[in-house]
Amino acid sequence: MVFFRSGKRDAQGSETQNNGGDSDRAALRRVGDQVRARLDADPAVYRLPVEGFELYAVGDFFTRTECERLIAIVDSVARPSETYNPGGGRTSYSGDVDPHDPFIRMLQRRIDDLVGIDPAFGETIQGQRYLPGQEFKAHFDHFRPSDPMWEDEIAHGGQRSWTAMAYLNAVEEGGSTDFPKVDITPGVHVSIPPQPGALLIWNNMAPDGRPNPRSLHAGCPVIKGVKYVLTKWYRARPWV
Ligand SMILES: O=C(O)CCC(=O)C(=O)O
Ligand SMILES: [Fe+2]
Repeated sequence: MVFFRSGKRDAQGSETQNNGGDSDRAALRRVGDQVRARLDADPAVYRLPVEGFELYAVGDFFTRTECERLIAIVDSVARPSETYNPGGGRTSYSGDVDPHDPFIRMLQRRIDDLVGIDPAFGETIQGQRYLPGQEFKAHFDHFRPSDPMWEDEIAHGGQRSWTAMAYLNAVEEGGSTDFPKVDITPGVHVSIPPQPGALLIWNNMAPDGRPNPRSLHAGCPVIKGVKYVLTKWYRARPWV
């Protein structure tokens, strides 16, 4: 798993280090319930009709102008992901956007507002750019005890709950986001092609607050064109 942060943390928090993240379960269940209720009640939000996984979409969440501006920002922050996570399955370029930029703050507020999660629980938005041949292999956004950073992450905001991900452009060929363990019709898994300005929102936890194995997903290789996305992850507790 790959993760980046801006420098808003220190080395404390050891009292939560050895609980394996189990103490987050109630909070993860609660945030699951809250966000589900909010999104279900929002007529602009579409829930994909799939079993055992909470996956929502909003078309045109960002305007064309916002997408263009965001693409320029991603170009300015993107660095090879492999530098930070050798062999980790992510060959795109990525980086944190400036959380203090007023334009980013405005967009961040809009995402926080849509999902209804306390902004303090949200990580800094991350931008990614995929060139032909680049991909983000099947992975979980949530942490697992086998991750080298598990103890540290659990001490600094805990487990990841929801993911919000926006496409900033259309890709000529390839680059879909696939959920190989979630069928849209029997035997056919969910595969979402990039659609400029569209936002996807999914819960990495099951309704009981435990990691959902069906949240496995991949950014498929771009074949032709360039793919730009933004990702925002939310934690069980304030991200510090
Ligand atoms: O690029 C995609 O389609 C998926 C990105 C992703 O999974 C992530 O940023 O965690
Ligand atoms: Fe992901």
